[in-house]
Amino acid sequence: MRTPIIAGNWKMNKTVKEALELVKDIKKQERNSNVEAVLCVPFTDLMEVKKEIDGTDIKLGAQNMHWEDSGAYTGEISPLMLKEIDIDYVIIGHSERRQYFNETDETVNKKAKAALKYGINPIICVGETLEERESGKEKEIVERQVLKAIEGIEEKLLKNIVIAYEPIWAIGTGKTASSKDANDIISFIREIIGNKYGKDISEKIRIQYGGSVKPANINEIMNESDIDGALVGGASLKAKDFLKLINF
Ligand SMILES: O=C(CO)COP(=O)(O)O
Repeated sequence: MRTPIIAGNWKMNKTVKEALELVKDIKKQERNSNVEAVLCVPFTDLMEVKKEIDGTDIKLGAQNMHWEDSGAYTGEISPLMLKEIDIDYVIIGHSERRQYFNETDETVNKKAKAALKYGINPIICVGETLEERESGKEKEIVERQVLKAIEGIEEKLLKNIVIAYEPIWAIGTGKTASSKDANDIISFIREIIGNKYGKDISEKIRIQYGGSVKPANINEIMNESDIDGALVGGASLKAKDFLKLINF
């Protein structure tokens, strides 16, 4: 049985003060303890949010990192720095980073390996553009992204990764992939990992759906056979909505 994982990707939102208000609101309410709840917050919020969630079962994540431990990489944050804050997850290869910050399959792979080396679980994002979907290439694209991202990772570590299937055309647009379509791609991802690394591994890896997930569609999404959770943008910025997602 895979534990469902609902992760909020706050993106570039919430000052420290705003972050603490949101986390306090989330903490106040009852949460389904069978669901792993993760907050992926801006770097500047990590330390304070970490203190605020201390003693709860809420997990903490970053939204990006470099793959080197240290060096002349102005403006970057290393896995070593994140490890010291004791975060649990890091989002790698989000489509916004691929689109605006030249993230490639190769850098995604380096970052995923670096995260695992430090015991930080990578949430690896994959997904096709609208154009790719309309030309029927979504499986080809997603297969390439997934296999490249995990290439060369020690097999015993593969179970620690989470994959987020986020069709780009469904992000922040209000358009959701139908839960059947999302499940179809997610089962396909599990199948290609199974073919390459064995069923034992593919059955352990959790695969989320992301793209306009909200309280109104979470149940339908989570009812699908292969979808293990959600990576949520907009709806994770309000305590009330995020709690409804965790308590689906
Ligand atoms: O990009 C996303 C999560 O990483 C999805 O964002 P929205 O939930 O706002 O569509």
